[in-house]
Amino acid sequence: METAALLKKYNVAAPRYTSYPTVPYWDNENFNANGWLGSVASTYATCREEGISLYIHLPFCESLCTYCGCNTRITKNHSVELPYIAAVLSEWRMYVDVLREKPKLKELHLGGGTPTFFSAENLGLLINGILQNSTLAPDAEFSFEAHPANTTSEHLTTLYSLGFKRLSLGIQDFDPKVQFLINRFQTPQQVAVVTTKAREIGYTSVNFDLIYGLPGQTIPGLADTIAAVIDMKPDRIAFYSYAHVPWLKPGQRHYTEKDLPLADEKFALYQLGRQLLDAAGYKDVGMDHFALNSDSLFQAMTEQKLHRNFMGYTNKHTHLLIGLGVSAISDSWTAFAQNPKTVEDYLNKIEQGRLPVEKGHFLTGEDIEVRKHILNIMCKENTMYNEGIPEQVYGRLLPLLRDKLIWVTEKEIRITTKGRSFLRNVCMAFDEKLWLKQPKTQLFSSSI
Ligand SMILES: C=Cc1c2[nH]c(c1C)Cc1[nH]c(c(CCC(=O)O)c1C)Cc1[nH]c(c(C)c1CCC(=O)O)Cc1[nH]c(c(C)c1C=C)C2
Ligand SMILES: C[C@H]1O[C@@H](n2cnc3c(N)ncnc32)[C@H](O)[C@@H]1O
Ligand code: MET
Ligand code: SF4
Repeated sequence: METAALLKKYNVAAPRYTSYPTVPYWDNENFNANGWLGSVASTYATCREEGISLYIHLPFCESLCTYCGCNTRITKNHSVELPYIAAVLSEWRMYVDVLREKPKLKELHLGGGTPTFFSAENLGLLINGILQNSTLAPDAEFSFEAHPANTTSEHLTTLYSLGFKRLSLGIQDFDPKVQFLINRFQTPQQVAVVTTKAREIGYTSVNFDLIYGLPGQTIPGLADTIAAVIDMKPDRIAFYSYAHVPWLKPGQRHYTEKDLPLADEKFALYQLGRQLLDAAGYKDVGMDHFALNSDSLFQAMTEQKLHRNFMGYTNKHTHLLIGLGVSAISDSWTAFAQNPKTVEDYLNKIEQGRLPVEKGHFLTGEDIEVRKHILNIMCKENTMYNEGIPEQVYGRLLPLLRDKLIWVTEKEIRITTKGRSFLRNVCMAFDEKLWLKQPKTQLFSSSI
């Protein structure tokens, strides 16, 4: 089948599979905080030597980028910083109490929102507060997300001195017409200054985030953006498909659907991006992510050691991820939990001395099996059923097989080169919950 026809056929609403079950399918009714803490304690017992992952969500931004799909709070009032930090540190102490010792950190990521909204000094208070109640794995990896327009030398030096070696800069697109439509501004010069400074200080990995499918985006405009990006030689590049979900993110109504590229135009943008990145030495490592072959993520992929969690792809796989802060999701491998989505609800829970988990899911044996297959497809591009591929799954895979997006043997499913652009569609074949109950309204963004 022609690419254009494949696109039409497979461009359906599809989850991004940062978790299985996906958030809309969690069984929140049967979830409770005590059971959650029980699962944290028992998983911790299996990984305390190796270490755990910590994610801290810092939701504040000074202005709203209208395309944004993240959980944010827009404010120019910086007095929000200290109370928020105090709450996050209280939440961390609640977990440390449950673990009954200072846990070993293998991975720490600051996401947002905009971590660099906070002053360098306040970020120092936050990280020192966390470190007082933890120990460090020898290979610990600390990373943060940074906005090029407000990241200062002070941010970079302070965080480096606390152990951060990786940062990720939001770029999205350099085209002024696109930037105007998405209300987000930064020049290549600003990005170059932050990148050069970070490398001088000693940061070993710089990631840039780009998006295709944004309003007003054109082939020549994206080619210019990617040329400017390649010039700065980031170690990693995330090249995301724009997720248009205006029913969840009303900011996306600031432009109209007429401003958005059509499905085949969006795929042309994606193909252009892939080609230019490939020609510049960036190899794809799982869905949306590219890395130079000198980067540890690329090496993890070739060694089949890649893992995917709510923070994206990682080579530091742990079975326990604790998420602190507003809307943060935690993962004990046998359960998920999510914090309240508004700053007020989060701070209130903490003030009452309660663990602020609001929603969650305890995984059944079947959930864990499905989860493993989806992770295998996302991270290794193949998966195995020792007992043979179940008939139902096979049936759902047939159209993908006929279109040569996968090949299968009796026990194994493998993604073809052509299939790499359709990973979300392949994962849907394993998603028992989705087939059991098809959504009545659109929950997910389109897969391409
Ligand atoms: C830094 C910001 C984050 C981005 N994604 C996440 C964070 C913290 C994590 C995340 N993304 C989604 C979920 C829900 C869980 C799931 O469905 O598996 C979580 C915890 C899914 C999601 N991401 C975006 C949307 C619109 C959705 C929901 C619907 C869907 O699955 O399509 C948009 C989006 N946010 C981020 C990215 C990179 C992205 C799209 C490429 C950042
Ligand atoms: C953390 C990263 O998430 C990406 N991001 C944020 N919102 C969206 C969206 N609606 N669609 C695709 N990617 C998005 C940006 O690239 C940001 O830098
Ligand atoms: N807020 C930062 C930016 O937009 C980091 C990525 S988006 C969560 O640049
Ligand atoms: S893209 Fe980054 S800076 Fe823009 S609103 Fe979203 S989190 Fe904030």
